[in-house]
Amino acid sequence: VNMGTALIYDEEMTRYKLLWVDPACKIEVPERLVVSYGALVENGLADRCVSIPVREATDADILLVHSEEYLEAVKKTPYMTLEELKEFTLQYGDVYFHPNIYHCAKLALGATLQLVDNVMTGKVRNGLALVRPPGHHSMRSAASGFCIFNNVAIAAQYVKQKYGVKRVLIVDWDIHHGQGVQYSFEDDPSVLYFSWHRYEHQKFWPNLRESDFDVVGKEKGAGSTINVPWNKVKMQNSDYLSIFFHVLLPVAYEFSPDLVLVCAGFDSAIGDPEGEMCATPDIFAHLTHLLMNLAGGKLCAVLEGGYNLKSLAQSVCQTVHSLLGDPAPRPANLEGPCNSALESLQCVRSAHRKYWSCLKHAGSLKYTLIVNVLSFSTIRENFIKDADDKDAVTLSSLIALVDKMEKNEVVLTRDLLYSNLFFYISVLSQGCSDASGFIQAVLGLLLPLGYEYDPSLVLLVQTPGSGICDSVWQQLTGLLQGLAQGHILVLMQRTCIDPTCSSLLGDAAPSLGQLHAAPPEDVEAVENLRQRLKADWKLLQTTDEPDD
Ligand SMILES: NCCCNCCCCCC(O)(O)C(F)(F)F
Ligand SMILES: [Zn+2]
Repeated sequence: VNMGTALIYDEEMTRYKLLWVDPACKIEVPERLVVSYGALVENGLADRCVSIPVREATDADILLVHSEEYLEAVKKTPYMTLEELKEFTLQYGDVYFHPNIYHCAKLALGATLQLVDNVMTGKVRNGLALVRPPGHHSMRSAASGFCIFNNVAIAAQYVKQKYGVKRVLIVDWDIHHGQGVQYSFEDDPSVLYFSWHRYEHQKFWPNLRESDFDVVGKEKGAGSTINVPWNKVKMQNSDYLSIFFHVLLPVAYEFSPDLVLVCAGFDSAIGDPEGEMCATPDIFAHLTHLLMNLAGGKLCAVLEGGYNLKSLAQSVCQTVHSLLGDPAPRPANLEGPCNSALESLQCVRSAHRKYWSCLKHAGSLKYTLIVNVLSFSTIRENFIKDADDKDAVTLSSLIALVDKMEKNEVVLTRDLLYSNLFFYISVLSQGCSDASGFIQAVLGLLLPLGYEYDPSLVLLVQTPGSGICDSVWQQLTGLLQGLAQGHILVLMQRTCIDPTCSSLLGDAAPSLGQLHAAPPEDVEAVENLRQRLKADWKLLQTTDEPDD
């Protein structure tokens, strides 16, 4: 059942701004919140959300991450003169203070904690906190990069303490590295921190060596920090999706979090002066959708950066559309990842290979994934019978058709062809013993293919004896709804009605639990398939090597 999407916003957080000249900080303006919230109202999205009031964070909340001396120092800022504020600011980097910023920082943190409380207690399924000041750069005893208190890092500590949450996934899609979050959890295996960020071989702010792909966490936390550096600008949608399919999602499914927190910065969108990337706002609908089947759908997005007011507002709307369960727009004309992205992808996968079994191999296999991509030309050459075939497409004819497809005696009627190009995958399985193999094959092979093929219809057939258990089936049905604007037709030859219907109705699939490694000998089939197909399907690439 879908308990709805929370939206947490208070205009008090617009009431602070830069009071002196500082080129580094002038982009962080109150209008960022005004246009974001305004766009949600204009698009009728705010009304569809559950409005939750903010609260002021308490000292105890703040001290979950920050030191007493830092909190005491910040507490003095409301009473400072302009000169004293300037002086106080000098000790930190790329941040500014204002008489009202401490109040707003408590509201931003309070809004974040209200969101996680409502999600953890089941009042809502997911939600977005529209806040400023942002949080992911602030450290235990220092403000940094427009951030005062680390909203998301505190939220992770807060849910562990208050709800006994075992595993928290933090996805930081802001274009800057949230070093404050990384420092908070580098030795903590219960919090998996994933961040991509503009890096340009350490030439981009915050210019840290520890933002690179080989920094993976310390001691028990080794493997629980994933840094994806972008060493070039102009990254596109396919670069972002490649990282999701071949790094974040496989690891996230293996980690199996109880809660997903998103450092939702939108400076990674096209037009942003900081990011200088080329990914379009609708990509955030897909990024959000792809995370929504984790943790039983418990996802809390918290605004971080985003400085181009137009793409910020559009990206916020795309994110909320997905949180509400609206189908994502079709991922138009995806090409493969660029070489620089492939290099980063390969470096991150090899740096983490020893920590995550899904990266040891493409994902184990109890399932033979036969991918027949029947493009129009192939069908025309091989399968179309005499031209006067005019019968309308009916469900029964579709079922009959699938039967024939199963037996490879494909007969496709002309009008069926004209309505949809077919992307036909038959997933045969030898039992549901390990969901991990299936999910890894779905994430590393099926989804990249599907996104690149960009079908107008997804036909999902459960063949008899497929043995795919309900929760895995629901994950598959949920994930595939990111394609074809959610136009998915499920043909079931086995009673799997309830889980399928709940997934088609937009419910999040139940968590699969932590995925263990599967026997490596099963992996060749997926690898061979990927090798064979990646020449034509660029999103399958994970390295620029001929055989990765
Ligand atoms: N050309 C101006 C240089 C600005 N250098 C500092 C950038 C800070 C980025 C902050 C952020 O976007 O990561 C946050 F999410 F925290 F708001
Ligand atoms: Zn940022």
